[in-house]
Amino acid sequence: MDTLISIKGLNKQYSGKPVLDNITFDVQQGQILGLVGPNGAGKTTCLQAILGLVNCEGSIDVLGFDPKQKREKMLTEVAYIADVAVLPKWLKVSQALDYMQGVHPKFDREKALNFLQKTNIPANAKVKALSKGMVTQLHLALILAIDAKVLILDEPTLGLDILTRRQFYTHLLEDFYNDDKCIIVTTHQIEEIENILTHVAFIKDGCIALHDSVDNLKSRFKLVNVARDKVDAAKAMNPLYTHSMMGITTLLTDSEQIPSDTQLAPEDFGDIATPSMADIFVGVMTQEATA
Ligand SMILES: Nc1ncnc2c1ncn2[C@@H]1O[C@H](COP(=O)(O)OP(=O)(O)OP(=O)(O)O)[C@@H](O)[C@H]1O
Repeated sequence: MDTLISIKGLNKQYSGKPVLDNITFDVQQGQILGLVGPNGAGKTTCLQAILGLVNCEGSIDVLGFDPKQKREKMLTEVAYIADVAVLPKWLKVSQALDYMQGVHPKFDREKALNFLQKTNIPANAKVKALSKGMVTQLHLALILAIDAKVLILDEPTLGLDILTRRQFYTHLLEDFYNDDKCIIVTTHQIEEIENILTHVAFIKDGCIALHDSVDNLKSRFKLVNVARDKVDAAKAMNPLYTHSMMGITTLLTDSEQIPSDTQLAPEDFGDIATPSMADIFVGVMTQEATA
């Protein structure tokens, strides 16, 4: 699989405060990477750097282009959905298609129209008359018609109801995604999209705290339900968090953090379950506080 995005040693400061701190990761063909972090962690700044919209130290390569030097060429193959406010309110749907046809060499109007036919968006409607969900669908129609290799999504479903959010990701998988492409998506709602992600990167205070494939994370981390009399012994496994409810204590363990001299393994303590990405996210984000 080819590497489509390569980021090395990315640093960015605002007013002397580090916002991105030595960010390094690659995204390969076929990957859907969830960039997940709390408010202010640096997600949007990282995406803006990939799009060549902010100056940073370090190197970024997107499809062989440096986004700062070759932004125009890069954007023939890279698409971006920020949030629903980006399309001008006065624009008609048909004018949005005209505009894209005029500026984008790869824009396929038929493809956009075919997608719009599946929605209830009228071609003569103005953006201001569309609901948030409809504007997001219009965005998606424009993106699908470009057939970009790299898609960058910054909280694309913010403010949409759950049905519209699910519909958005279904269309994304069915009408856009294939093994040749990659997607980076930031979200606060990882539990909703974790089943479509192939990889996750957790970002905390501008640093990548964890980056791996979903499959690896599922085998590396375990949720262990521990009986009360074994809780103290189980803490020798250095759990990322310990949560007690109704007499049952649940520990999140990371096989890479279990000390090598620990005699007992998670399976010696009780029932084991595979954590969700949201469980692991909470564990990684709160680890220092509970350590
Ligand atoms: N143009 C700017 N000028 C000054 N500070 C900025 C600017 N843009 C972002 N920041 C700061 O950089 C930090 C990271 O912001 P960023 O928007 O990248 O975070 P985020 O993870 O996307 O947050 P959220 O989830 O709330 O959207 C924040 O502390 C923010 O205040």
